[in-house]
Amino acid sequence: MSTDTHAPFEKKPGTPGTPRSTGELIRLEQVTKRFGDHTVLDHLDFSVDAGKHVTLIGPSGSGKTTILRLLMTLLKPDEGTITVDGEQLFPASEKQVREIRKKIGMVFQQFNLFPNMTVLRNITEAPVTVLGMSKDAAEERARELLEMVGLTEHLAKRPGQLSGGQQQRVAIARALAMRPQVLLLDEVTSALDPELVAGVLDVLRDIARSTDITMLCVTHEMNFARDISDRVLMFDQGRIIEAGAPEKIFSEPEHDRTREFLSAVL
Ligand SMILES: Nc1ncnc2c1ncn2[C@@H]1O[C@H](COP(=O)(O)OP(=O)(O)OP(=O)(O)O)[C@@H](O)[C@H]1O
Repeated sequence: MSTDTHAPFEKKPGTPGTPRSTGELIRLEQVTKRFGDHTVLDHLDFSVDAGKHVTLIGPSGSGKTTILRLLMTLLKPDEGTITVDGEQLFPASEKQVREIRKKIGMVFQQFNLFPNMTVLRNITEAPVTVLGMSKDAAEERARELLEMVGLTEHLAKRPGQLSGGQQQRVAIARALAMRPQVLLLDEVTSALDPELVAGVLDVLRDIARSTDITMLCVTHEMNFARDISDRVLMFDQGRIIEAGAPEKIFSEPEHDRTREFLSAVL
């Protein structure tokens, strides 16, 4: 075990800390997901390398959130294989799934905080109960994370006493407290009042810039996607129709559907 258990997340490579995986962290091969006779993901292939930030864009209903839900094992694929850090997710024993899930943090559109716990306890709960971290170490890490998301002075409050943007920043800190290798972000600003969106995105930009965490992000915030992404995947009807660096996708899209989508949202 690393001696650096207090670090809230890993800095860019070169900073001492828990060894992180390198190379490919997530791989989907020929993944198909159907709901009834509706094929939502259609023989999908893609991979995400450790430390990279990949953003999924595309029209509503094209299957983006379904991918994140598969990775969280909230859904099972009908066909194909999904591996995280070299471990196959389906089939896997409950114990294997628990171990893989520890590597994955997720932030949802809804914040899903525990309403009766303080902000601090929301962040320390899982590290103590799931990772077996001492309460003191978990609190120290939570305080560092709260500083990072700009909420130090709110640590004793209940979520209901915070704005939606503040609650979402707590949810981000809570996900990072488990020190996941990959952060899944599912339209994390969609439920927020417009004036609260920028604060949350700034926190995520900072995390993307200053840590080595891998990010897989579903967003309708195209400027944010352009800023943080190493690679953008354009989805349509359960398939990736175009993929590339953000400069290419946003400035010189090749596919008509990408052009149509971007002209509607930009
Ligand atoms: N549990 C479910 N049962 C039946 N259909 C579902 C279920 N979950 C998702 N779907 C359908 O699968 C399709 C893809 O949904 P998904 O949420 O992955 O799309 P999305 O690209 O993330 O869309 P959005 O941008 O609107 O969130 C949609 O047509 C949706 O209605």
